[in-house]
Amino acid sequence: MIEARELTKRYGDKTVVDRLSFTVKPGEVTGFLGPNGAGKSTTMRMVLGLDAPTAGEVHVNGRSYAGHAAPLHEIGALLEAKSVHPGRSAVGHLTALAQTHGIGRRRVDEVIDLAGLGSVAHKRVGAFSLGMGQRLGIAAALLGDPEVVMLDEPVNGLDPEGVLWIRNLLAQLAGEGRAVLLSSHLMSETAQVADHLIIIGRGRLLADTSVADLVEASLGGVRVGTDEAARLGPLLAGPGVSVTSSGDGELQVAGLSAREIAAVALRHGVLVHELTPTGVSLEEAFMELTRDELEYQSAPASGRTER
Ligand SMILES: Nc1ncnc2c1ncn2[C@@H]1O[C@H](COP(=O)(O)OP(=O)(O)OP(=O)(O)O)[C@@H](O)[C@H]1O
Repeated sequence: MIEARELTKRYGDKTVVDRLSFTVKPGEVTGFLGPNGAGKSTTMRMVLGLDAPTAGEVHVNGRSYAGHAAPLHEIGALLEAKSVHPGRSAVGHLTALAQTHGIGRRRVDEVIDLAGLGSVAHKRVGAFSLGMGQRLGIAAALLGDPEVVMLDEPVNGLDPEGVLWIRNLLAQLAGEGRAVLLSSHLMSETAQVADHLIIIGRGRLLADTSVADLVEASLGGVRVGTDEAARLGPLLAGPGVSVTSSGDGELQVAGLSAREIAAVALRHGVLVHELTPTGVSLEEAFMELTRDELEYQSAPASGRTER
């Protein structure tokens, strides 16, 4: 289990992680989502004691990372930056790591098999492809048979077979009762494997929700086609209703049924030529959540009316 309480990191006057509280529970895959620069890697580095929090705290299995005598048995992590000696073989690298914790050679062979690295176990790590490097990183993370597994963007650069392998592995690890935290900036990919989502933007918690709840919340909405979008939009807007102008002569309305929209349009004499119930994709739900929290924002592609 990972428990963050009011976790905060400031660099100079910039707050990169802002009073973040969350729990990563055993038996679940928790997706850690946020746009680039949201503070995911910084948070994960604080979990591992690689960065000190400016305020707040984060515990792994009840105590800080540094408070564990044999941390590899508590949490296995794959962070983006790799620190593997290129001249070493996969076996050599894992054996050296195993020795720091008195882990035997048998476990090294087990994780090599688990990661599908059997055929390249004695090859120089420097000659590994990106996918093989990721597999080696995951083998290293699992070496201590940890209760918590934390992976930063593990599918980055992997081919479809590698992505599927990681998905199955994560589900298996959670099925064994481990707490799994997986960071990504891709909602659709994460939703396929995660049970729970922690979404952050500019270091702040935006959502802490099950995938099922988010799917339910993102259902619904009506696409409205009209030549008088600019007039109809404000007429529809109200408490609990959001109206987005998604293009020329088109509105996306959430919080009103097609029938209610038709009634408003009729009352005000606005001609409507399309009323299509739609569901937003999880990707859209994610973009909606993080829209105001992007560190690098591009110019909006469409206008928006909301009240
Ligand atoms: N050592 C540092 N000194 C100053 N600023 C830093 C430092 N490390 C990270 N930052 C800043 O903190 C912010 C969050 O970075 P972080 O890498 O944690 O985000 P992220 O969510 O992992 O993003 P990405 O998906 O791009 O990896 C960024 O604005 C980054 O520039």
